Amino acid sequence: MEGLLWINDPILPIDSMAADSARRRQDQLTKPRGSLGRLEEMAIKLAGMQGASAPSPDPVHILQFMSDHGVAAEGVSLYPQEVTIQMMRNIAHGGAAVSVMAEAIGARMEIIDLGILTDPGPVENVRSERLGFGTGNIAREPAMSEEQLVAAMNAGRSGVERALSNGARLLICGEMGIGNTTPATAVACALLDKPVVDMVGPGTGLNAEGIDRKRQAIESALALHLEPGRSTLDLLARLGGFDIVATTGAYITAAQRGLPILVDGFIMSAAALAAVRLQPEVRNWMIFSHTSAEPGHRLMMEALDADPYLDLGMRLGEATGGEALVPLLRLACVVHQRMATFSEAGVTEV
Ligand SMILES: O=C(O)c1ccc[n+]([C@@H]2O[C@H](COP(=O)([O-])O)[C@@H](O)[C@H]2O)c1
Ligand SMILES: Cc1cc2nc[nH]c2cc1C
Repeated sequence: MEGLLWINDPILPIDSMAADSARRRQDQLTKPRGSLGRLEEMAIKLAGMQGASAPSPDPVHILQFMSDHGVAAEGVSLYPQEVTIQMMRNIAHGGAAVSVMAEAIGARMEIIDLGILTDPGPVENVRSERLGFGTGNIAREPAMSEEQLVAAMNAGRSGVERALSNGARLLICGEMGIGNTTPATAVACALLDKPVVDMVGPGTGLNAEGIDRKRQAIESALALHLEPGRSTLDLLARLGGFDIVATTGAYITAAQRGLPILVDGFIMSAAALAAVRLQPEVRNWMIFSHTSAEPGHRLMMEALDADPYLDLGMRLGEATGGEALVPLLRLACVVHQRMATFSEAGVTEV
């Protein structure tokens, strides 16, 4: 697709020498081998991705994508669509979970309006890259045009480029947009060839009746848009959202530029599936923060061969799962760097 030729540019390899040397160092530190469990793995993974003997998640950069989803008209969310713009202001003013956590962990966050329902005009701390007034209702029409798809992918790409120019060493993409668990579920079902009943869930808190309505909307979307031979990009344009598509572009770009990716919850994992489908080696650049309480997330993780670090019953989105893992990544890296080795400390090694 013209304007997206960069998707096929090579993905950087992981520095396996740096990862091997980090693994050897872990085995020389004053602890029974493997006893720090997956904290060891975190440091080794980051060392391989960063090609560094002193890996670090810092600076952490969050791209927070805001958008609306036409399929909300099918009654697929517990909350009304106006919550998206209200939460955008809340995030920008520092009152949302993502904002409080970003401040607490010292992460830089860029909030990007990709096309919420109403144009809010200039909002302090929000970058406007509006691609429309929400997407089309996927149960009845494609989510977006080819032009919008290209622009959304490129918005993700340029977000990563800005992150890199600010010195980012870890990327977290987040989202907020009422209704977006529906396109995320639709994209996952299409890419994984899973029945909707296995993937659909309550999102913001639907009851059984609401989940059934959501299942029907997704089944209508799949019946309308799923045809043999459709490309991943075509499926994204038909079933996705501006947030999911921008994140797909961001993930591929990060892997091309060597920037480690911390994948957040359900919606961001749908983007991860799409990015890995388009460029399988992007998977090497991904760390998975947590298992979302949205039930279908486990199927997505299985398909990505991912074993997320946290399982806290989180289902907020907004990059908050990624943020929650950052302190542990920091601890893992500090331990890796500062612990004494057996020989340094004069401790008997076996
Ligand atoms: O990322 C997740 O794991 C997650 C799971 C359920 C809901 N959400 C958030 O809730 C909103 C979507 O839920 P819904 O029910 O409106 O589709 C959206 O703003 C997401 O950030 C996020
Ligand atoms: C209040 C609220 C905040 C959110 N943040 C992400 N999704 C959300 C959905 C709602 C309803």
